[in-house]
Amino acid sequence: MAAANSPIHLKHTKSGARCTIYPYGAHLTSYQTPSGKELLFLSRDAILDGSKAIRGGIPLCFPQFGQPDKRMPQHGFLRNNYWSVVEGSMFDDEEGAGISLELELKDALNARGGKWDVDTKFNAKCTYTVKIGENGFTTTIVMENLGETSWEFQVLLHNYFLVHNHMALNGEMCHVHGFEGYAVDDKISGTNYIHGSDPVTIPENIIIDRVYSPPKDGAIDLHLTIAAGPSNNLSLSASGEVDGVKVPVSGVVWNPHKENALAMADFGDDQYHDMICVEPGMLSDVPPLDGGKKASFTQVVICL
Ligand SMILES: O=P(O)(O)OC[C@H]1O[C@H](O)[C@H](O)[C@@H](O)[C@@H]1O
Repeated sequence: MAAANSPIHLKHTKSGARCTIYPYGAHLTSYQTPSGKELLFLSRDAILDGSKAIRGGIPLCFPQFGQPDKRMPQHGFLRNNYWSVVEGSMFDDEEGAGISLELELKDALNARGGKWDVDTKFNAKCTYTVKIGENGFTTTIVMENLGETSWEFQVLLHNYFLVHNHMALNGEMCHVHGFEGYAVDDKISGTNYIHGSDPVTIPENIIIDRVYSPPKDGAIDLHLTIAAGPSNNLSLSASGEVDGVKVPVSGVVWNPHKENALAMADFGDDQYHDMICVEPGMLSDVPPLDGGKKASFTQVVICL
């Protein structure tokens, strides 16, 4: 019998692009271009047996990002539960290949807490769709309120991008453009400021852990370009809506640096040189989702 967390491998026949998804967390751990270039970082010490959230790839964060509600685990419960493949959802056509997985709240056995504990009045279903093509991938998460009680939520796609040639701390080779004018909440220094026109780079000596929120009268969707080492340039666009109404998209940039890398058992001690997390999410000014309604959040990652 196949192990419960046997990976699903997809190939887009026409282009040769490939990806790998684990049912535990509906976790995309690899996307490779037709020429074999990997875009996602997966820790060499990642635990893949369904006993812990996978370190790397794209963990899904919902109904909270971080731990604003301390009674609920950090980043919520999606990354700690087994998802089911939606029957008949797998496809492989001219344009791309893909699959959808779903998780209903009643089947989310792990990592619940706070208002979302097992006795909650809330009800929900999440459906996650991954599509791959010649130049990149698209991931979409749809949240559905199956109950009558409205709920508040945050959602975020916690991308770990692979930085080629160990150059994550080299600002010339690894940087993010597109946060000009965004309000920064720097969780490490505890400061708040408006980001200028410089690209975001990982500081040499310290963890970077920052939330970038769009200006109130500015961009709703997020559009970034990411240099992830020599000749590995990506564009990332993300947009979201709640019951048909667009919601502003924030972005988080994180790298654990040496100290935090050493503290994480499932992260290689030196691998902070090999990754940058650039994570789009609906984090603030998200209206509650009413019974019977849907919210959705999509990102498109393209290899430039
Ligand atoms: O260790 P995890 O729970 O997976 O979280 C990893 C990281 O996720 C985000 O990027 C947060 O901003 C960080 O504060 C956190 O350390």
